[in-house]
Amino acid sequence: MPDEGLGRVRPERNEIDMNATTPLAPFSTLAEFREILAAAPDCDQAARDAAEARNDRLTKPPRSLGRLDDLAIWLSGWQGTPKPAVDNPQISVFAGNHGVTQRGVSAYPAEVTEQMVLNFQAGGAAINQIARSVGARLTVHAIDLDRPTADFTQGPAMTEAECVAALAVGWNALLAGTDLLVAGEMGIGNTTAAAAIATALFGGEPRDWVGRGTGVDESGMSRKAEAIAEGLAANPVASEDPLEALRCLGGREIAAMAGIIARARVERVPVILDGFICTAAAAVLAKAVPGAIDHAQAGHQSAEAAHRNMLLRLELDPILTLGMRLGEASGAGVAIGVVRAAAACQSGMASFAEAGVTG
Ligand SMILES: Cc1cc2ncn([C@H]3O[C@H](COP(=O)(O)O)[C@@H](O)[C@H]3O)c2cc1C
Ligand SMILES: O=C(O)c1cccnc1
Repeated sequence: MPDEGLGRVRPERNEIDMNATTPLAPFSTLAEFREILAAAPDCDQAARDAAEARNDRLTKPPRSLGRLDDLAIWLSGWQGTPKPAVDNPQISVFAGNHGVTQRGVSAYPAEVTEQMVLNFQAGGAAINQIARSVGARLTVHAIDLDRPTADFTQGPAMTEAECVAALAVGWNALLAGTDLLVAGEMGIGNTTAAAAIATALFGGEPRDWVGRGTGVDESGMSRKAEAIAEGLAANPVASEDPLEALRCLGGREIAAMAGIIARARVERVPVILDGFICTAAAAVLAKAVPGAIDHAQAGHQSAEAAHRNMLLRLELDPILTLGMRLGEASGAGVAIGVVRAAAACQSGMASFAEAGVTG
């Protein structure tokens, strides 16, 4: 990874795709995408069983590493080995623009999305520093930033072709050799899109799912809830089909996160989810296909108010709770260090027999 000597690490230039065109993918409709996801193999149960047996023999009271033991066994199942490793973690950040920003739903203007992509490129964002600190390869994918999605209060945010193209950007972004994947996002207005998806998937009132995002005040919260109510009324199909919720209410970066998380499921690559928007992308998959996010752990619980509720609905237990509310894959990026420690203990510790310790 190039280092500018300023303590900054930027992604390789050719990994910043400022104007992605439709890449090839094995699906050309949402129905085909769902079928491929539904056919994904489960984890390697034999490797998981072997990992549990190995874990019980390591020089510690049984399960005394708590969540680390759980993470190690989970990793083992998806990596297909009782000795898992986090040698080659990948962080991919997807960026998209949202038509719903014209409803005054963010504390920042839409042009910040592209400006932040340039900041990622220059190595100046939080995620650049976090990726470096955990030794992760960072890729950034700006998806049609000059073509915001349609304002979902007026009709579907995306056509099926647009949604499929964004899914394909994510699908094709998984790098060979990645042993742990983190997906994240940049898109001004996307806490409103994610809250709209959550309302469609889980029900309840828009108010239950909106939060302050980049820091809107009470009237901003009301504008978010109103936009979501109008979006649900304008897109009735969104409440009936999870992938339609993604298409009608989501955005390109949310679809791309869903695409790479799905690809990881098919390739049996373990995933750490980031905050509110990333979890909404995962929720679409979980609702579309049972078991679709069995390969994923929640990296953290965001300070975005409704994230806790979304994690509860998905039966996900966050690894960290640090009061973060940034996105960009930042919370999940930090959690890579925890997951790596879990893998190191599972794979590197001596057994009672090896160490001559009385068990
Ligand atoms: C400078 C800046 C950097 C960011 N990095 C992530 N986000 C986060 O904030 C946005 C969502 O919040 P909302 O729905 O309120 O617009 C997303 O881009 C998300 O990634 C940022 C936001 C800003 C302003
Ligand atoms: O939870 C997140 O990831 C989040 C929260 C607020 C703004 N952007 C991202």
